[in-house]
Amino acid sequence: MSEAASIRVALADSPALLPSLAPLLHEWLPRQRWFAGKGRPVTAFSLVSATEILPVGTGPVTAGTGTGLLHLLVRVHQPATPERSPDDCYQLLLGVRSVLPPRLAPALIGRVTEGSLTGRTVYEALHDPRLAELLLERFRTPGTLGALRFDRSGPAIAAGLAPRVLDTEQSNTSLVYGDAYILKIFRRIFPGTNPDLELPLALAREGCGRVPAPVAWFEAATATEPLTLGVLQPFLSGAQDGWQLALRALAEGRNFTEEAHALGRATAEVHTALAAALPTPALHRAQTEHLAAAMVRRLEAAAQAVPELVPYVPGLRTAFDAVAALGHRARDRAAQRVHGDLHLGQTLRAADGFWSLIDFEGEPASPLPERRRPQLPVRDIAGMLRSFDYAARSHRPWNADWAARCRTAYCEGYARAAGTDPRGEPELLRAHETDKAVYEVLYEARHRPDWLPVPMAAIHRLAAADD
Ligand SMILES: Nc1ncnc2c1ncn2[C@@H]1O[C@H](COP(=O)(O)OP(=O)(O)O)[C@@H](O)[C@H]1O
Ligand SMILES: O=P(O)(O)O[C@H]1O[C@H](CO)[C@@H](O[C@H]2O[C@H](CO)[C@@H](O)[C@H](O)[C@H]2O)[C@H](O)[C@H]1O
Repeated sequence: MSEAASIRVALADSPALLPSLAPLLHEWLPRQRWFAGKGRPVTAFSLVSATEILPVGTGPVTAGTGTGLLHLLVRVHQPATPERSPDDCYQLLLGVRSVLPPRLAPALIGRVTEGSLTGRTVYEALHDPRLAELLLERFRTPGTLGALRFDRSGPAIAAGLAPRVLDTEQSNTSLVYGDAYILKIFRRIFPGTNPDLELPLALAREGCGRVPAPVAWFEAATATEPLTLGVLQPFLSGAQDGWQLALRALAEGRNFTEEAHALGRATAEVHTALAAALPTPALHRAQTEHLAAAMVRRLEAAAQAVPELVPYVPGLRTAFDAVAALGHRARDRAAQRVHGDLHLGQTLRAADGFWSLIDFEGEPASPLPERRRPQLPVRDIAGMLRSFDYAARSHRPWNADWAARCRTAYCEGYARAAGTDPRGEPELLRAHETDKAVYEVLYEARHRPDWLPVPMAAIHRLAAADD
């Protein structure tokens, strides 16, 4: 991240900070769910930016030393691997106190024994309601603070809302304020605008109501492009996510076809709005071949990382070869911005049955420029079809027909709203489903090894489906 060097370091004695914090971060960071570098040693930390949102104070700890809030962007150095960069940048919000009250004990990171913060206790600030409220206050009054820039759009943000940290499995950390707003704090920070801000803003401009519109956000200023750090959106109170609803339907022996149809429609509406709001470059024949070649590369990299994939590589390749062959005889297609990691867990159904899509960040492991590249909409459709399969596979006994019925209903719902049936180009659909299943194998091997059999079952089927 070369441009990171140009971020202003906003804290006067920040060079002294790292020696204080590094020993604590060594212990704490690799244990966080959102830490993407698991399994590789951390060799060093370097500070990208440091901003005191509330002064932390330095020097001897006295009885009156209060609470500080420190915003850090920290680069974590690790040995490179073929598919991973050596150093990722993470966002940390640290509370600093001389004494941690017992109610905040679960948020403890550690007690500082060296450097400028010696004697102070450092903890996860987002779990401290007072500090979380302070963060919301920054959004209410936009402006610049050190390296940080706060912005908002639309009506005034309500004050005095009680914060709580969401305790779901997440790639980031989200806070809910009084059931009115949800603030997503991105953890792994990439150069450039995060699509989870860019796309919902574009959809809001286009009048698409399928995605909660950002009401505020904050970024780190750099000499080139801003780094998106967090987005505040309306909280869809009482909404239930599609994954939980699908699992419940399976457990109760119910079909999910009505929901799948409505989800197909919602996906099509979002695609139509994204195509209207942002560029739709033609995907020429040569680029179709590049698309197939990129899928082959991803397959090969995944097979290197997950040996279970190796026997399936020749079978899976036939799906990508079919797309490359399509390049010679098929028409040009329009690429466009898409969700990029669509699955049932990224959908929310309100009490009145209205479906929304969330989390436009794309696949968390891919570099940002790749995630922001226009793609074929079938990519999202394939993601959702894989998700029906995941739901059916994670239920005993496996109910293949349930997933097949969802698949039909979803494609029909999509076709009804978009005017194009994704099943009309089976080579593209199969290749994108295969590519997604390969991604899932890698994802599960890294994050949830117990789940690996779920995408591997799909790999087995897709490798044999030589159509
Ligand atoms: N606008 C919203 N209203 C209600 N719940 C939401 C909203 N946005 C996200 N959530 C909940 O927060 C969880 C995490 O959000 P998500 O954007 O998927 O985070 P991550 O990218 O960290 O995985 C979701 O599974 C969903 O249940
Ligand atoms: O929601 P995230 O952006 O963090 O997405 C990642 O994690 C997902 C799992 O939480 C993962 O999704 C896979 O598992 C889901 C069931 O838990 C299933 O519905 C999806 O179809 C499957 O891909 C996603 O791939 C990953 O990027």
